[in-house]
Amino acid sequence: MLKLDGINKIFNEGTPDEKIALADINLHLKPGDFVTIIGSNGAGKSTMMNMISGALTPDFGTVLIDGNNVTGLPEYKRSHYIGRVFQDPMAGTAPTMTIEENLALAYSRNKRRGIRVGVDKKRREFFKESLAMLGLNLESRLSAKVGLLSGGERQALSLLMATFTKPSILLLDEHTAALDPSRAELITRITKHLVEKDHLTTLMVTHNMQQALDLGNRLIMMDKGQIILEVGEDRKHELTIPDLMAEFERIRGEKMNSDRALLG
Ligand SMILES: Nc1ncnc2c1ncn2[C@@H]1O[C@H](COP(=O)(O)OP(=O)(O)OP(=O)(O)O)[C@@H](O)[C@H]1O
Repeated sequence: MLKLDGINKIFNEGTPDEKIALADINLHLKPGDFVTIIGSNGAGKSTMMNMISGALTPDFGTVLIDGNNVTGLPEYKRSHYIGRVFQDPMAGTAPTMTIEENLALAYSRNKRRGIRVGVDKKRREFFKESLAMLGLNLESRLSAKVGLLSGGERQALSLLMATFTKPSILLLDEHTAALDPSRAELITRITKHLVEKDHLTTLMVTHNMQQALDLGNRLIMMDKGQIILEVGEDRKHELTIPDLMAEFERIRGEKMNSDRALLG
């Protein structure tokens, strides 16, 4: 489903600002895997997500999605494989367009056809049914401008737009981090529901260690551009936050340095 093979990325190579962002990343996801990713600041989590989405190209290594080598494909040419939700609720939707227009745009983009914003009756019913699943009554506000929605509502809409065409890979990049706790919990619940409903293969970056333990069937920990710990289904649900901290200390020989992780 997703295979990262020997991925390396160095920024500003050969300059005083050189930064090894990813150092030989190997990761293989089976269909339906839901992997949570934790790691200290600057560990390479977002860079890895950007390699998968095509926003960045690796210096070495290959990215395979559904068995296709997409390493050299730009972002727009692999967008039909990928659904992505960012931390910023404003990032995934167009504020001056209506809810229906946003959904129509996401629908046609991911269907590999040209962008068509027109909506027939059948499509509208599908949008309404999909929106109703969110439990936010957005299905009765199809013609409302998205800019009028709250951050949580927009993030729920982004999540729906990223998932309703069943992408091969769903990338969630700290998508609950900018929300207040009750909204974050709502978005977490909706995420779980949408991912389970369609068995979506998912990668989720989070600084909230409890969330990383609670969600998904696998967990990886990154540090300094490497995957330093992988936890599978068998162990994941018995682990605690202190266990994860202790694992980091055992592997790295120093305490984990991430205030956000500790607070989370
Ligand atoms: N475009 C870039 N140019 C130069 N350096 C970069 C660039 N993007 C990322 N980096 C550096 O690469 C390293 C990995 O960054 P990345 O954003 O992937 O980390 P992260 O794990 O997502 O961190 P955080 O949790 O703080 O968001 C960092 O040291 C960062 O400063």
